[in-house]
Amino acid sequence: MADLATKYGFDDAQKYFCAGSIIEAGSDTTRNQLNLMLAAAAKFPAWVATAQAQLDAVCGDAERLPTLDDWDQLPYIVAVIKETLRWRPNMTATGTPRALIEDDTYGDYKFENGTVFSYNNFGICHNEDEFPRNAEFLPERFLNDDLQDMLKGHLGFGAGRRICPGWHLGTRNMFIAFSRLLNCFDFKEVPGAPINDSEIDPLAHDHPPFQIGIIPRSHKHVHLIERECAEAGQDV
Ligand code: HEM
Repeated sequence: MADLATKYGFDDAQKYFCAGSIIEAGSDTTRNQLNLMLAAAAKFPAWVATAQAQLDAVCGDAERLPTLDDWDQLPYIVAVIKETLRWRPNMTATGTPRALIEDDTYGDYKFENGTVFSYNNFGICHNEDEFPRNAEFLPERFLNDDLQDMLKGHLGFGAGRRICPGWHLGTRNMFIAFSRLLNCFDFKEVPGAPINDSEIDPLAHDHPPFQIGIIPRSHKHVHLIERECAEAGQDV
């Protein structure tokens, strides 16, 4: 990025803006998508058991954590990523707006330069004809020939020329976080505090967006976590 800044003659403010944009665009989005996956795990535990069966087949009974090298062996986790992006598109329910830079027409309609367009992101991703039982979290719906096309079947990374340029990194970040959490923990709603998955605030920074019970799957998983943390040089 430093090379590009030099090439295009950016001043300091422009450099900071670019660096800040990448940090902001790449961190909060992933954090929020992770929250949504956890909410789905607590509310629809059936799919979690399927994910854990596949994780156990690949990583053994708490023998190791999944890594990026396991991507091809964990298609269900890839489907979970896509279903998370479909079920609750975290950026905007009404898509990312675009403005015309010149007058345009569509059929008999005429639009002036500056007209703003957007799309019904939530409505498209919850179209019952395309996504039966659309309100439910069903990763199975993505276990098809397009599974590895991470941009197909949802609009979680936006659309068109300005689609998220960080989608490749974003999906890999989600793969590591999702697969490791699902490998080690079960998730439950807290009695008396049901998760309202229609109103999970993506901008909640000063308080948890919902309450959730996170329970290690077994003593072996606790030992695995402790071992991994020790290896990473951290205290648990
Ligand atoms: C779960 C992860 C992520 C999600 C859900 C996500 C989602 C989005 C969405 C919906 C947009 C708007 C696209 C549009 O206008 O059509 C966007 C833009 C952007 N994203 Fe991401 N993103 C993620 C991760 C990342 C990462 C890891 C990076 C970089 C390290 C990144 C960098 C950007 C940038 C720079 C833009 C602005 C692009 C532009 O306006 O031309 N994103 N992202």
